[in-house]
Formats: sequence, structure tokens, C-alpha cells
Amino acid sequence: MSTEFTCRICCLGAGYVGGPTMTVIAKMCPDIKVTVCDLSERRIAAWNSKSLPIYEPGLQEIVEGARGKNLFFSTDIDAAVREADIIFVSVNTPTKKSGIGAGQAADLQYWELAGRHIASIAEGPKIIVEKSTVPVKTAAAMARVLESNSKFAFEVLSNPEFLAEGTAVEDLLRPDRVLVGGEQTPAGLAAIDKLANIYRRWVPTEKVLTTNLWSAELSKLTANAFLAQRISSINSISALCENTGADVDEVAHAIGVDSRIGPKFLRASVGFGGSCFQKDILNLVYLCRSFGLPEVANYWEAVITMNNWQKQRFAEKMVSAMFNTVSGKKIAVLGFAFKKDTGDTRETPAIHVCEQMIKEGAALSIYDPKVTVEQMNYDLGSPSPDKVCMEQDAYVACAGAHAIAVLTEWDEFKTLDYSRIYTSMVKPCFVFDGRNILDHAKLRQIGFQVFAIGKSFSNETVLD
Ligand SMILES: NC(=O)c1ccc[n+]([C@@H]2O[C@H](COP(=O)([O-])OP(=O)(O)OC[C@H]3O[C@@H](n4cnc5c(N)ncnc54)[C@H](O)[C@@H]3O)[C@@H](O)[C@H]2O)c1
Ligand SMILES: O=c1ccn([C@@H]2O[C@H](COP(=O)(O)OP(=O)(O)O[C@H]3O[C@H](CO)[C@@H](O)[C@H](O)[C@H]3O)[C@@H](O)[C@H]2O)c(=O)[nH]1
Repeated sequence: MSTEFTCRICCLGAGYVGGPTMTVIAKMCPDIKVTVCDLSERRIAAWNSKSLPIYEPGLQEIVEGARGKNLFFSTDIDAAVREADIIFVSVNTPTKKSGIGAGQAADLQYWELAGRHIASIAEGPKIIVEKSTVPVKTAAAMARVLESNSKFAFEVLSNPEFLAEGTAVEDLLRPDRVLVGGEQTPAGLAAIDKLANIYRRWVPTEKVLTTNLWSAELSKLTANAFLAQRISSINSISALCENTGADVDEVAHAIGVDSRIGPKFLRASVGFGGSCFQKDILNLVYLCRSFGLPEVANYWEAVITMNNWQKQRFAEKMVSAMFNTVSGKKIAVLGFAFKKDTGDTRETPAIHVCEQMIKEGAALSIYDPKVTVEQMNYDLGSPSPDKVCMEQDAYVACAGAHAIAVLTEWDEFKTLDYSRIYTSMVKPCFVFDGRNILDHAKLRQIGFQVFAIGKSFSNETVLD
């Protein structure tokens, strides 16, 4: 292939962020060579195959269009780092499981190891880009790690990623904004400009925001905290709706048309999931406590408390509605991913609800169009097959069940033939719609007992 590339980019971490982000840069900048690296040979092999390691609508086509031309997936980290002008670090930064800050602080071991590795093999100056979500001031720690282990000059930039799973390609092609933070020195400003100019190839200039390092790092945590807060807020109101006869969708619409509030992220649900919201808020909470701001920490922690309560409340509602016992009953679970259009199950509320049902003695049959059987087994701690079975078809999952729980808002669940499903189920048949996506009036007409989030648990058949 041509050696005429104008710039060489390398990305450490070929996950949900590194893979799609680099793929879109490669598509939009054919003159830039982009190499995405990972320690996991399996993951890299999948990126180089026909079945990519992650599912994102539209991603496959773009990967296939650029792979082998200016987009490469490799485990040869050293070679990619050596030749790169710009190195993105997009490794995982999960919540710490043990030691100081366990359960809250971000585990920065992968991030620091990546930094040390870069310093040990770099043969010249580089721009290092924080793509991972990290605590404020991580860039300073990274700069020290690099400086102490290399004679070359490194500029560390913060370029947090705001893509959401399921819409990653669209979010990357048409972002609301791109944020680049860096040191406010001549070298720092030059590095900011170099990275910002890459994005400006396809993102309108006014949407490419440049800030100091700490603002960029903190903006990422703050954005996720605000988004999750909206969901917890509407979920808290959903409980009140169930007790008062108000309808949470009507309330969300009525407040969302106020342009100061806006309509997005007001869908009441069984709870938010995903690898980011909980982790990043806990990270923010930990940061506030370490800066001696317990009131601020408590304020944001309540977003998580409300989310945990919502998941538990949903599970308890299922049990109480089904005559206070689900023991020996079959429950069909429709949807296991944390949201539609992804196979990702990290922190999915389905895990909590399923675990509660298993504890109560129910037998589960789970169907999700994108989550693999292996993944569900792993998430549920390899349950015995007589307690949990994974089906490849929603109708098979529902046959013989006492209840259906909709835990992910997959579009295909809206158009299932519920009359057919009703006929195949044990009576009375219950539907627990954890995403408010089904036509509840129609289900009641068929004969289902319907529970939906933020709606009265009224089971009278609605007659036209
Ligand atoms: N998932 C999202 O939607 C999303 C969105 C925005 C930001 N983020 C943030 O981006 C970061 C990455 O998230 P993700 O979901 O892509 O994680 P991920 O777990 O899918 O991918 C991270 C990858 O990094 C690899 N890795 C770890 N250390 C490495 C090293 N030294 N060299 C090379 N590869 C290494 C791991 O093997 C793994 O494949 C996290 O900080 C996350 O908070 C995630
Ligand atoms: O009105 C809503 C919107 C979302 N959700 C749930 O919230 C969770 C998160 O959804 P979403 O934010 O769409 O997906 P993520 O991929 O987790 O993306 C979030 O987390 C990423 C990682 O930091 C950020 O980059 C994104 O900007 C941010 O939206 C999912 O369980 C959704 O079902 C609701 O319950 N109600």
C-alpha cells in the first residue's frame, strides 16, 4: 500500500470506542493511516474477519471499505506506536474492584500501563490523546509517567468520546460536538490544533470545541451525570404516576415540550444500564469526596440510588402482581442487552431483574436478537439449564410462560403477534413492559394483565 500517508495514527484499545472511532477517522481521512491495536488477539482477529467483535448499525460496511487501505487492526503495538504521530489511548477504565476507592474510583491500571508502554518504545515526540473516560487530572499523571520514562516530548490531549452504543456510527459522523482539551502553552495549543484539524475535515468548525485539559476531562463525566440524572428523575416520577393515575409518558411529553427542558432522555424505564453511566457517576462521586465536597458527592450518588431502586421496584412489582409468588412459574424475558441495537450487556438492568426472578424460584426463557447465549450465561453466573434457557425465537421463549418481561426496547418486540403468544401462554397471562414500547390497550383487549412503567396497574379490558 502507498507510503504517501500525511499522518499516522495509532489507537490502543480496539473496543466499543476505539474500533468505531478509528474506523470513522479512516473513512473520512483516506490520507491518514490508522492502526487500531489491542492486547487481545481474539478481538483483533475478529476486527480482521467478517464478524466484527461488536455490533453497530452501519459499522461493517465502513470497516470493509477502509480495512487494508488506510485502516489496520493489529496486535503489533510496538510497530504502530513507533510510526505514529498521534496515539489515542482508548483502553478500559472500569470501576475499581478492590483497594482504596473500591466500588467507586476508576481503575487506571490499563491506562497507566499503556502510557508506560508508549514511553518505553517511542523513538520520537508524540501527541497522546486521552480517549478513555478518566478522572479529572489524569492527563497530568500521564504526562509525568511519559516524561519520567522517555527523553522525548509528549503533548497529552483530552478528547473524550460522546458516542452512544447502537448509534455509534451516526454519532461519529454527525456529532453534536467534538471536544479537544490541552495545555494552554504554544506546544499544547499546536497539538490541540493538529487534532482539531483532523475532526474539522467532516465536523463543522463551530462544533469542534477546544478547552483546557481539566475542562475537557470534567465535561465528559458531567455530560454522563446530567444524562443519567434525567433518566433517574423521570423514573422517580414514574413511581408517583403509578400511585396517582398520572401517565409518565404524558408527563414526559408535557415537560419535554418546554424548550428549556427538551424532550430527550425522558423515557421512563426499568433503569439505565451500559458500561458508562454508573461507572462515570461513581467516578465523579469519588472525585468529589476526595476534594472534600461530600454534599456534591451525595447529590450525584442519588442518581445511582434511584436507578438501583427502579430495577428492584420493577422486580418486586412482577412478584407482587403474580400473586406474590413466581416460584415454579416460567417467565419469558424479551431483551437482555442494555439498550436496543447493541449486543452489549454491561450493567444491563436485565441482569438484576433475572437474578431476582431466579432467587424467587422462577424459570426463565430469554430471547435477545443480538446477545449471545455464552454472554447471557456468563452474566447470570452459568445458571442450570432447568432454571434458565436462552431461545433463538421470541415465540418459543413465550410459549408456556406465565408472564413476559420486556427488558430491552428492540423494535421487533412491537410487532410480534401477541394474540398468537397469548394462546400459547398459561392464564392469566402477564406482561411487564419495562420499556413502555408495547400497545398496552391492545394487549389488554387480547386478555393480558399489563404492568407498564409509570402507568396505573389497571387491568380492565379496554373496549373501544
Ligand atoms: N462504550 C462506550 O459507549 C463508551 C463511550 C464513550 C467513552 N467510553 C470510554 O472509553 C473507554 C473504552 O471503552 P470501551 O467500551 O471501548 O472498552 P472495551 O473494554 O470495549 O475496550 C477496551 C480495550 O482496550 C484493550 N486494552 C487494554 N489495555 C491495553 C493496552 N495496554 N494496549 C492495547 N489495548 C489495551 C482491551 O483489551 C479492550 O479490548 C472507557 O474509558 C470508557 O469509559 C466508552
Ligand atoms: O430516556 C432514556 C434514555 C436512555 N435510557 C437508558 O439509559 C442507558 C444508556 O443509554 P444511552 O445513553 O443511549 O447509551 P450509552 O451507550 O450508554 O451512551 C452513554 O454513555 C456513553 C459512554 O460514556 C456516552 O458516550 C454517551 O454520550 C451516553 O449517552 C440505556 O440502558 C438506555 O436504555 C433510558 O432508560 N431512558
